[in-house]
Amino acid sequence: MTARDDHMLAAELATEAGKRLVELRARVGFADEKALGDAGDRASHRFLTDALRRLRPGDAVLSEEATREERAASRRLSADRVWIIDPLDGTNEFSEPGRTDWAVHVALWEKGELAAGAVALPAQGITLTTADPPRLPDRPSGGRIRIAVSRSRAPEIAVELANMLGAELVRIGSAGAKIAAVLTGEVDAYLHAGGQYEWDSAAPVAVALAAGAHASRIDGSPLAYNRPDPFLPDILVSLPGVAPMLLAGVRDLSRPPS
Ligand SMILES: Nc1ncnc2c1ncn2[C@@H]1O[C@H](COP(=O)(O)O)[C@@H](OP(=O)(O)O)[C@H]1O
Ligand SMILES: [Mg+2]
Repeated sequence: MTARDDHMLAAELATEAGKRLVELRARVGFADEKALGDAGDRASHRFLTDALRRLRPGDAVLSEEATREERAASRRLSADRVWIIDPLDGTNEFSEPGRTDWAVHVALWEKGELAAGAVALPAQGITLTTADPPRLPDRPSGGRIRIAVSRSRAPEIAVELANMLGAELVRIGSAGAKIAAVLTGEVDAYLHAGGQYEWDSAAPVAVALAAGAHASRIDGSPLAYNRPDPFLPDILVSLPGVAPMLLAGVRDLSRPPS
């Protein structure tokens, strides 16, 4: 098994899971949005975990859709290789007709680092992958900074930062779709705070780092994966040129009033 195989496998699994989700969405329809989202989460989790069990039987898996007991399982905590997957990121957007901001995340964590990853955006027909990291766009200097935030829970710190920097907030669903929007140049940054889990960011962060983008906690410290508690509440991903300004802004806003 070569490293190259892991990059390709992540991309192939994310793309195939995404195709199946597109078919399921067309077949089930939007009459009951909750039922559609649940069916998508379940079917994609089943497909990805079955495939990984077959193709990488020695590796552990951490999935959003696993049970609490499975997620806490000590097997992944003593394993050298753990696949961290979000079978359907942006379940709410998947369940809304016409929306394309939902994703499938497949990442491989190996001995403390993200080693491979892929983010499929099935309704946009693209898969971003560490097998062939995207070329980052050149950011024109001086333009207004665009920061992607959650559609439903834009964090207060992002609103304050945008006010401070005169930046524009762009509401997009799914962490994977927002990080993809950074890598394709639709926005300059993605900022989230207030709650999230490792599976929401592992795969898109693997691709972002491979492409040369900035990815960290919002205090600038590194993002760490496969910890006993997979809660990873805040994140900043950006084009490298704007990261120092955004981190300095967050630092200023987080300082207790003197
Ligand atoms: N405060 C919070 N607590 C837990 N998860 C959160 C969260 N805010 C966002 N997320 C998760 O992050 C992903 C992107 O959210 P958003 O589109 O609002 O930015 C979603 O993943 P899922 O769709 O996989 O559940 C969502 O559940
Ligand atoms: Mg998610």
